[in-house]
Amino acid sequence: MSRYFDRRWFLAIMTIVLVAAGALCGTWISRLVVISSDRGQMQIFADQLLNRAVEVFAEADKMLAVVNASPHPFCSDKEIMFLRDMLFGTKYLKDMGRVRDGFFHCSAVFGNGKKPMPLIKHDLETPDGKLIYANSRLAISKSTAPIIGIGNANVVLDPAAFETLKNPAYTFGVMYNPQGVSSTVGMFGTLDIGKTGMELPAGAGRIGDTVYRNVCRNTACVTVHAEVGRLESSAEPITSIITTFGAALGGAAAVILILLQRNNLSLKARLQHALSQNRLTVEYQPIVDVATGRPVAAEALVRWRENGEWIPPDVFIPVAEKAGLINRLTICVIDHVLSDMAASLDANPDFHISINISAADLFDRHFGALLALRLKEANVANNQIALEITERSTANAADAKEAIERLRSRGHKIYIDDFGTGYSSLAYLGELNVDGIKIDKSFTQTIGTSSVSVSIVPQIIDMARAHGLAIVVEGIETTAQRDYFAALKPKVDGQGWLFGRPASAITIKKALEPVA
Ligand SMILES: Nc1nc2c(ncn2[C@@H]2O[C@H](COP(=O)(O)O[C@H]3[C@@H](O)[C@H](n4cnc5c(=O)[nH]c(N)nc54)O[C@@H]3COP(=O)(O)O)[C@@H](O)[C@H]2O)c(=O)[nH]1
Repeated sequence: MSRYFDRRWFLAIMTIVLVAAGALCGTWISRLVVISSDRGQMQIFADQLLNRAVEVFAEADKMLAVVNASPHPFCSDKEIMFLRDMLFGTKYLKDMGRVRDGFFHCSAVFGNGKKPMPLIKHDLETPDGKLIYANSRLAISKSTAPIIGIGNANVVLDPAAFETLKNPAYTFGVMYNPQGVSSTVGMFGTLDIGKTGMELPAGAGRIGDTVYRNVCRNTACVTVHAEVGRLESSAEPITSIITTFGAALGGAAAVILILLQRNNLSLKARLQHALSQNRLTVEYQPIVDVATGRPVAAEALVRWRENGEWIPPDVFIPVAEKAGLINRLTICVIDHVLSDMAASLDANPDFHISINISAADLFDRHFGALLALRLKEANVANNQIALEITERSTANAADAKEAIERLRSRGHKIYIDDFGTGYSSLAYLGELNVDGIKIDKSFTQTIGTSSVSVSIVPQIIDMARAHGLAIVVEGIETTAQRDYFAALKPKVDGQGWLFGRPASAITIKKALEPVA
């Protein structure tokens, strides 16, 4: 994908996608935030309604008892006066009346009618004989109101009992819910909940585009609803801010990606430039017979210094591999090695230089011939240049085996570098027919520690020998590590800071000079 990063259309599409994704995430998050923060408000509102409902129904119950216990003759003038007195002291009642044998006879507001009126059908009768009317047309006016009756009394509840609590963000219903009755009677509210039978899933929740909260206490139940769309539009400023923030984050992610990629691209361009100007150099790290300390080889390690800054191979080698520059880089290293070391190699025929090659070199059919040509021109024997490949390069066994064979047939020894950090087994490497392994420094560093993997090192060494593989131990830094490997028979070779850090060709050449 990185090759698309220098195309404008790709950058534009990627930026648009990231900005849109950020905006969508922002909108989604803001909606969740709005709904969950509203839950608290909704709970407060539901509790206010429930407290009021409990008060209203308790007052109705109290006054029904008072009317039924009236000390005056039924519907006498004295009783009407008594009812009016009582009504005046109530908060949520509009009338209190007297009923008998299915007829309404008189009330505080209506007075004493000449002719009793038949009672309409109630919506619910409770086990204790209470008759509940959800919203009855009143005999005394054209308006409607909830009515509760028991014995020879009934009370008309104020339809505006919840008016002062109304909140435009919510719709609600208040229901009468006597004990022992499964059905409720909807008596107040802005919600169309029907007269009876409203089912109340407990607590709070969401059904489709509606969020709700249901609460009950004593004989009262309340349901509060809010439309999600309405909540969202009421929280529009916050939603816009979070959406914009999400889009900005998406945009920032796009910018960061582009900058990172540009940085990589510029590293690629700089490396290309350094290669064309032959500004890469090579250092050599000795590989010694651990038992004697005698140098038997050296590893060539590429170096790149630019504007006073060393850029580590770990950083630019992957860039070179991705950008298709690695073959040029390897040839550049080979040229340095030959110009630095040809004479020393000629003078020390048992000494060799190890060069790191990448998968692209290994599988390049012309690489072996190109290397041979350069070695011939420099008068260096092929067997004095060993090649190090990584386990990763050998993932495709058939191709790797063929490529390794091509190079070995020209006289080069092949080593598996950083052995143990990949997934290949020694049996697999035996099949590949490599000459040796370089045990990764992470294993070496377990020697002399209590780490459990210390036990793996002798196993690796035993198995490598069983497969006829030469062994180089990397990363020997301490005398304890050296002593451990020096004691092994047959001998192993080693490399590490204890024997010498990577240094200029002069240093390694000096080490090869015969001791006077
Ligand atoms: N394809 C190519 N890869 C190359 C080339 N030159 C180097 N490399 C690879 O880059 C990786 C990093 O190399 P470098 O930073 O040079 O590090 C090497 C040594 O400095 C380091 N080392 C050696 N001894 C010790 C030690 O005792 N302790 C310790 N902590 N580090 C030590 O190890 C690196 C050499 O490792 P290896 O190659 O595995 O033997 C590295 O993977 C190089 O392979 C190149 O020209 N081409």
